[in-house]
Amino acid sequence: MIITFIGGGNMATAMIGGMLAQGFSGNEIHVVEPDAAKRQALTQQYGIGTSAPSEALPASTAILFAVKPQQFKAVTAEVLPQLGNALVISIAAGIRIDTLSKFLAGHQRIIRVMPNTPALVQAGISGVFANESVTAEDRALTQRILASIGEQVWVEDEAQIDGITAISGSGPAYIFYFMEALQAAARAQGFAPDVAHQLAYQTFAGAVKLALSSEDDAGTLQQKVTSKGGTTERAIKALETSQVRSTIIAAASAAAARSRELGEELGRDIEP
Ligand SMILES: NC(=O)C1=CN([C@@H]2O[C@H](COP(=O)(O)OP(=O)(O)OC[C@H]3O[C@@H](n4cnc5c(N)ncnc54)[C@H](O)[C@@H]3O)[C@@H](O)[C@H]2O)C=CC1
Ligand SMILES: O=C(O)[C@@H]1CCC=N1
Repeated sequence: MIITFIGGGNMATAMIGGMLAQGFSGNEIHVVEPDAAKRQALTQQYGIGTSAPSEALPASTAILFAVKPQQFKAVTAEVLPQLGNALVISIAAGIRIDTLSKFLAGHQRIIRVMPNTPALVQAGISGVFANESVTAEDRALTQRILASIGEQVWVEDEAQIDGITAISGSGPAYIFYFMEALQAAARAQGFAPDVAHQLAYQTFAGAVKLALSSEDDAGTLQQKVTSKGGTTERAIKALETSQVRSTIIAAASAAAARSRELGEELGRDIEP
């Protein structure tokens, strides 16, 4: 069995790192990537086969598209002559299965996945939608790939992938944004960069570990930190005054809207 990644960028690398750590072998994974430096890094770090887009693909059980949505039209045209009846898995934001199928001359065996970068440390979560043309084996292979990089949520309605993209696909960036801001706050309190980093990161790690192991929900845990008339209360009030909570909800909504918009843009891009 060979799973061929088309595109060896950030998300592909995260998935490959997780897959190799969880039982896939190097000779089951191949990457097509135009950037020679990235090809070399993938081979050196993971011992997997790589090739440039102009070269022949290995006979592949599944072809996993991991290029930017804007690159899809050109990339699918390159891959199409060698696609055969392989299972196609796409991780691209926004691109709907019907659009992908049209780019691939009516190919039907397609599964859409929205992973996230914590896949690299097997702590990812992926949303998955499969159309009716995929086989039980296709689903099982996809489940195995995704199980190797974290958790998975299968949806019955493809439109829900836009919501998953907005929450868990883009979500790590929101968390890193908050971590960076907390670090900046520590710097503003006069701490050296290394101490600011330690304070912010360990606070995140500790809070997440507590939340995952606690029977209390996040709201209750927040209240348990917040003493009446104390320091946290003052900070939460400042967050509420700046409408941070509703801004987070609006930010995710903007991401979902962009996912739908990408779908529309790419859908219009198909030759009549
Ligand atoms: N980065 C993330 O957190 C997530 C990304 N995604 C999706 O994954 C896809 C890839 O995103 P990233 O990895 O972040 O982008 P990236 O830019 O890091 O990777 C894309 C790779 O495709 C390569 N490429 C360009 N032309 C090619 C061709 N003709 N043949 C083969 N490879 C080619 C590029 O050189 C690059 O290495 C996107 O569609 C994105 O929506 C999905 C979930 C999360
Ligand atoms: O920003 C993006 O478009 C991709 C999809 C989800 C995370 N990164």
